[in-house]
Amino acid sequence: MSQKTILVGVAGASASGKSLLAETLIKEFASEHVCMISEDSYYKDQTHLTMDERVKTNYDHPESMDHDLLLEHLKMLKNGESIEVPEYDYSDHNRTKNTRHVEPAKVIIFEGILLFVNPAIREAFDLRFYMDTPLDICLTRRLQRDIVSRGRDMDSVISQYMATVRPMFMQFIEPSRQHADLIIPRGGKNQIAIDLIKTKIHSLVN
Ligand SMILES: Nc1ncnc2c1ncn2[C@@H]1O[C@H](COP(=O)(O)OP(=O)(O)O)[C@@H](O)[C@H]1O
Ligand SMILES: O=c1ccn([C@@H]2O[C@H](COP(=O)(O)O)[C@@H](O)[C@H]2O)c(=O)[nH]1
Repeated sequence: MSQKTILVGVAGASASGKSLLAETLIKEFASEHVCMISEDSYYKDQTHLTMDERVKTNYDHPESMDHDLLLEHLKMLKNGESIEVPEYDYSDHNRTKNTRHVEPAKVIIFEGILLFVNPAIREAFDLRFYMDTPLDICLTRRLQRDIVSRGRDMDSVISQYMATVRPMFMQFIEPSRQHADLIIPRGGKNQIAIDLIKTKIHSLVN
């Protein structure tokens, strides 16, 4: 593909609405080539650990991510090369054996909690957005989502939140907002923000 791929990064707290914003943008660009990749796909392989050990991993610390592979993939997409994105299973706390083939589309939206922490990764994005959603709303949404879709119970979500999710948000994620081009309040249903982002992406693509 000769056309340049526009790489968009959406960061913010867990359950702040990053995926919803990305999915909404994809729908709005219906006829064009836009796709989404989650940073969660780049959690390190944990096959060598037992399930009891995997449960104890700090999934909100940058060390839990294979950011080297993510950076390599960002560079490959920019060079017009396709990538094989690992598939992640939250219930198993591990990568599966499958990958997703992703072609260098016109626009690729990456969403993830730690995307703006590593300087080389954040600089690879043409546009950077940060979801500014209050933490109590994020926790409520995360409780519902993790129990319904990620094989978790209330006690495990709350104890993980207190032990790692909130402290790592304070240490790494919240400070990374300073690197965003645009801070988005009211989550993934903020239609004015969505319209502004669409206009900017259109101007970069054309
Ligand atoms: N503005 C919103 N209003 C209502 N529910 C929302 C809103 N934004 C996100 N959600 C819901 O909250 C949950 C977490 O949102 P999601 O986009 O998956 O967060 P993230 O990708 O940041 O972890 C999902 O179930 C989603 O549908
Ligand atoms: O095995 C895992 C992997 C990740 N998590 C949690 O997921 C969130 C990040 O995903 P979002 O979609 O942005 O919420 C992160 O806060 C991890 O704590 C997990 O619990 N288990």
